[in-house]
Amino acid sequence: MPSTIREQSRIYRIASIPGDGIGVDITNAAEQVLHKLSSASGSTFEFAFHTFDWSSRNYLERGWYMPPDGIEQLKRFDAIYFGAVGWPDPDVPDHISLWSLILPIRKHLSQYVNVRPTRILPGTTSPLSNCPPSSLDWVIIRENSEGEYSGQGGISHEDTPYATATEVSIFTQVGIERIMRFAFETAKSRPRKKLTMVTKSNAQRHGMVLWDKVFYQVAEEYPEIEIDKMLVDAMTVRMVLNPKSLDTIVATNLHADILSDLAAALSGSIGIAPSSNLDPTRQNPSMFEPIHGSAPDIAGKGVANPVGAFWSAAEMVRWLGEEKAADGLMKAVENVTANGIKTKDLGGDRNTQEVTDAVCAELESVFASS
Ligand SMILES: NC(=O)c1ccc[n+]([C@@H]2O[C@H](COP(=O)([O-])OP(=O)(O)OC[C@H]3O[C@@H](n4cnc5c(N)ncnc54)[C@H](O)[C@@H]3O)[C@@H](O)[C@H]2O)c1
Ligand SMILES: O=C(O)[C@H](O)[C@@H](O)C(=O)O
Ligand SMILES: [K+]
Ligand SMILES: [Mn+2]
Repeated sequence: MPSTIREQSRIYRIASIPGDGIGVDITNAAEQVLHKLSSASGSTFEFAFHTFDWSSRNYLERGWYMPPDGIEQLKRFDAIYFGAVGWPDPDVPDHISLWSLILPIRKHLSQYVNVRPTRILPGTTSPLSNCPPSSLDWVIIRENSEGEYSGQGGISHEDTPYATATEVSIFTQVGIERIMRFAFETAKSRPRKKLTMVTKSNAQRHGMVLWDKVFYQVAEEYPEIEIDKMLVDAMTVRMVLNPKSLDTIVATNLHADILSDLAAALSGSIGIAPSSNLDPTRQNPSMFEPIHGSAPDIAGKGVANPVGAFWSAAEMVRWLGEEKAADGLMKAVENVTANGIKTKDLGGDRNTQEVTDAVCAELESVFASS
């Protein structure tokens, strides 16, 4: 092919769902950085964002979050970028917002894995004393489709003194096996080849016992992986007192939700932590979002930390197959934190837009020197 013909740019179609509160600010920041990533890295690929105005504010006005064919619409995209959903009670109860938007997407698009890495970024510190960056480098693999989030149960005698409610957890052989396999593969891809499985099979004697059993079954296929098992209560102690002893962690939907907020705090702030909601079969688009929520206490102030949003964007870029670009984006983010350009939650004094501008400027330098 004559060299004068420019290679056509790959176009990634991204469904963007900013949602509520700081979800809107950080999605906007992530889009700016992704456009910049495309141009700074040589324009071999581009992002075409389509924004869906599915939010609590619109729900209050029109009575719905997603239209009836919302999931079908999302299936047409290469990936989904998500901000946050949830608005302070009593306007919209949290279970309505979660179960009208984020949870149906995770479930109907078969995003049964949620990957939540945690590291201490350059220029930031852990609230733990004696915890250098080398002592905290984890990946939490969260089961993302069943368990405590199965949504089964009900309430009877509602609004009487005899109100009775059930919240049924469901654990299936298929569901456990597939998350365990993903966790072992993740552990295998990391230098330490170490997997810690979290459970509560002392008190919960059916589902959690099956969870343990399947873990040991799958472990037989991975003799090279060093394994251990923790009860979730003791796990919180170990995360705080002996972070270095951990590497890859697998836990149920609820346990990993809680442990990943703790992990984020131990690495400096919930504002830096990313997540990837994956359909590993790639039959459906995967969804990328910071682990934090809509943060009503700081919403509208322009001060939200966008780092978790950028890290999630980098994981999306990696999932789309642009490894080098993903590495470049993380390098730019880490150079910016290393230079002390940080929001208040990380001890800095910059706002969301200032950090975003700094990452965009840093992307130019990272790719100019590569
Ligand atoms: N996946 C999601 O969209 C998701 C995740 C968690 C919570 N939620 C929802 O968000 C709402 C608020 O939940 P919450 O208060 O329990 O959790 P949250 O994560 O929104 O906030 C917890 C605390 O962390 C701070 N924080 C969070 N993100 C930050 C950031 N990027 N920069 C600086 N500080 C940050 C907040 O200011 C707040 O003090 C609720 O409606 C909840 O259901 C949604
Ligand atoms: O899944 C949940 O529990 C919520 O959406 C949120 O807390 C999250 O971690 O994604
Ligand atoms: K989120
Ligand atoms: Mn959470």
